[in-house]
Amino acid sequence: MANPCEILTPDQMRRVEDAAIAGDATTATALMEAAGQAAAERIATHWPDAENALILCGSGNNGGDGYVIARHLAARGWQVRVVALALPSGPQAQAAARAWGGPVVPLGGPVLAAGQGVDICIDAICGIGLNRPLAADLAGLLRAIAAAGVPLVAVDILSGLCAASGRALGDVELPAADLTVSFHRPKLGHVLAQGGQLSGRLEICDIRLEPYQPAAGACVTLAHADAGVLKRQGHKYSHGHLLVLAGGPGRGGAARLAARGALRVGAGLVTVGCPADALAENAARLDAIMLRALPDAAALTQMLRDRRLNAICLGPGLGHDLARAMLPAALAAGRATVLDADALGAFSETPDTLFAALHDRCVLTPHDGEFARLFPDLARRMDRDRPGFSRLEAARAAAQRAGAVVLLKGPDTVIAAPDGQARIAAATGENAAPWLATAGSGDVLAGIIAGLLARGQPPLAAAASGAWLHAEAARRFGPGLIAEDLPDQLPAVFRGIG
Ligand SMILES: NC(=O)C1=CN([C@@H]2O[C@H](COP(=O)(O)OP(=O)(O)OC[C@H]3O[C@@H](n4cnc5c(N)ncnc54)[C@H](O)[C@@H]3O)[C@@H](O)[C@H]2O)[C@@H](O)CC1
Ligand SMILES: [K+]
Repeated sequence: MANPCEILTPDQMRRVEDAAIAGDATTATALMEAAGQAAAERIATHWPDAENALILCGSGNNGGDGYVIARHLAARGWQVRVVALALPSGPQAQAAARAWGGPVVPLGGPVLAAGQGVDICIDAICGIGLNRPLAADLAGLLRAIAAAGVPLVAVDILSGLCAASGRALGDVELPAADLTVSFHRPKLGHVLAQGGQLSGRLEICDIRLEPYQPAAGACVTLAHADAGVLKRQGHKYSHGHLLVLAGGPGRGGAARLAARGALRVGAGLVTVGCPADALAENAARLDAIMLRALPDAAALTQMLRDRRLNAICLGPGLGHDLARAMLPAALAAGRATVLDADALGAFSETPDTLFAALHDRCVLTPHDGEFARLFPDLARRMDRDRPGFSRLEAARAAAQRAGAVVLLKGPDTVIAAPDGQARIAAATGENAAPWLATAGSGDVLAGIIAGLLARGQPPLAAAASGAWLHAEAARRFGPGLIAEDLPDQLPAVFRGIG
């Protein structure tokens, strides 16, 4: 999938379509024909030896796409069995059903038996118009077909999966599609929550719609690393100087991991600042990274008089007491700052104190637990209003409240800025890294983002590139990964984005 790539909500997709039709650029019938034809081509390309398809058509335009696919596959010589779950309701779907002209059978007992003789099952039950949970018998049918080893192709999006949130509507268990063929742009439901895994391979077909220009505050794209920006060479001072605050004796591992991540993304200089009694321990384990004793907030304020010190990483291994003591001085200096781990945990009881101190060059990197303690109402809404209030919406609301970029970690890491711009670093497809859930991995991520801030990247870009680089490093390393491996994998990642 091309990067950067806009990811649309179902409403935005409808607006694109409406604008194209209103502007006489196309017609609803032409769009459905283009969608169905493109889907049939993809299916035939992926399964060149298949010749027998079962197509499940719903009552809306997703079902209409199904009839168009039926016609194109039949024209290629395939045996096509179309099952109509309900009569087509709209004019385009009705026209597509008429143009198909072949037999249509209603859903019933024989369908399962019919499913046994088919090479491919095509799910055109419903797409972005899903408005109720998929019925249990239909979900069961899809599961049975997938369990029988018949490849499942979802048209636009797997039926039952909410295109806005990537969660299944209701309490139904959906099987994963092998292939999802969608149109114009990916939708949020393909990458958020379960969407990545349930969509299988995602292919986006061009159906000749005009490029969509979302308002700045509505724009969501996939996180990616801007290779041009990252590769620019220069003197080490022109690449910034990052201060990573570390905790007392025995707690420095997290800060050292962060510092190493920062150095590997090209921060010019990295200094670890720690209490005096932790100096010896850190000195024994650091080479390219400088070390300074920072006994208290006054010493920190003094150190930050050096304007070349342009970014701060605050939290990994710091301890709650030290985080509370150092945070005001760190933030008062107005430097680009990553707040992670203890810098978030220390304010679970008093999030407003934290929010009051933040400024617009801050990036917060909570995992779900830290997020729920800082933004309990948003976490409850995510649970209660599922699937309407997605992780993306929660991160956006949090960023607005905090006045800072919020990166909510998870298999679908979402990153939002206070103005509503957002990025998704989905753990699917080309950049999947399920083994990132290893101790210390978050510390490296905080350091990578802080290093990119030191290099002068704006907060949203630093968080998005950092999340991508981190996941890509893990993907390249593969199973067996521990956090220490992540920074050392970064040079190979940079070579790869040449
Ligand atoms: N937006 C676009 O630009 C295009 C849309 N197309 C297709 O049109 C679809 C959207 O069409 P519609 O707005 O008609 O909506 P859908 O066809 O996605 O879904 C709505 C229909 O499905 C039924 N339905 C809703 N939930 C259901 C459930 N749980 N179980 C069974 N039936 C259910 C509804 O009663 C309604 O008839 C897209 O997903 C895509 O496949 C394409 O034809 C081409 C272009
Ligand atoms: K579908």
